[in-house]
Amino acid sequence: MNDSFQRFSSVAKINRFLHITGQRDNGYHELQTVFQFLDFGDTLEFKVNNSGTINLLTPIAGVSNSSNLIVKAAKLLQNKANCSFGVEIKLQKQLPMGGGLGGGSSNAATTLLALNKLWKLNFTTDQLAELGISLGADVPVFVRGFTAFAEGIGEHLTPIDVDMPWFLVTIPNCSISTAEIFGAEELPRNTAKIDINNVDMDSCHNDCEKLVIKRYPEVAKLMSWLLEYAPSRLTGTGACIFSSFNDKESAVQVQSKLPNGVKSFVAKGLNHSPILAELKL
Ligand SMILES: C[C@@](CO)(OP(=O)(O)O)[C@H](O)COP(=O)(O)OP(=O)(O)OC[C@H]1O[C@@H](n2ccc(N)nc2=O)[C@H](O)[C@@H]1O
Ligand SMILES: Nc1ncnc2c1ncn2[C@@H]1O[C@H](COP(=O)(O)OP(=O)(O)O)[C@@H](O)[C@H]1O
Repeated sequence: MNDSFQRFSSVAKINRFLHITGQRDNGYHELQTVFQFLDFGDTLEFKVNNSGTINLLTPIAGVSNSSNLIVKAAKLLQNKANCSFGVEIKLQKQLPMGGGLGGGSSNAATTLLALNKLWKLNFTTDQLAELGISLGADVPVFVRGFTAFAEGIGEHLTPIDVDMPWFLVTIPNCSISTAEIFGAEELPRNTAKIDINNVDMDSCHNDCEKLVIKRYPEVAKLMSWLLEYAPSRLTGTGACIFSSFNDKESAVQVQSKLPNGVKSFVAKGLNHSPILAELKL
């Protein structure tokens, strides 16, 4: 057993667009979206133990360890495999919570993938993705690690290669609940389905954007500022906005002009999550 901590990345995703094409009887929404990874995110470190305890050494303020998706993912895997190993976990959080960057889902997926390797469980990617969906709709895409066109409630994933712009991601000073946005009566729910072979990012949109802009003045203000400089769109159900640039320098330049107090980062869009390579090491 390796008795030092081993480090794995847990990157962000953006939804390059998010179309809501219907709603199921159980209230869940039918979506079409492209998930793209960014080369920016959290880091998780794992040290396996023999005692069977699962211990997150770096709690997140406002999230109890028992409801932290990292701990939930580790326990789920341990139970499923009837595994006697435990683990000490450290998290370095960089991603805002409730920002539409999928930080919680990404942390859960990294935990499943890393512990599958470190506990030598040999679950297949399909099995881990299946386990992951019980933790959150976005966990499977992070488990699979490829940029994907998603349909259904986000679980039918087809790999797709998309352009890899540089993004300025801005973080409005508010957290938006996914359930709140999906629960809103005025949310559009009937965008026509598009064909995966004919995806034009520019003519796509985010169906949550108008509603979020209406309800959250912080997002409205920032969006209109950013649109003066670059094409900009909401990710997921918000609150973060990504603005696209051809090169890093242009993104950094606009970042340097942001109104005082607006948090942000610059990152490149990827077609594969870095964790795929890390798992092979
Ligand atoms: C729509 C996306 C796009 O990435 O939004 P973001 O959360 O990233 O902003 C996600 O798929 C969200 O996934 P996730 O945040 O894991 O959602 P969950 O916890 O599974 O669901 C939160 C709540 O949102 C609603 N929900 C979620 C997904 C979906 N396709 N239809 C829904 O109606 C349900 O009411 C559910 O109780
Ligand atoms: N490890 C975790 N990282 C982030 N959020 C977590 C984690 N565990 C549980 N959560 C909960 O999940 C919620 C959604 O977080 P996150 O996935 O980062 O947002 P989003 O889906 O909007 O990108 C948070 O508000 C938090 O209460």
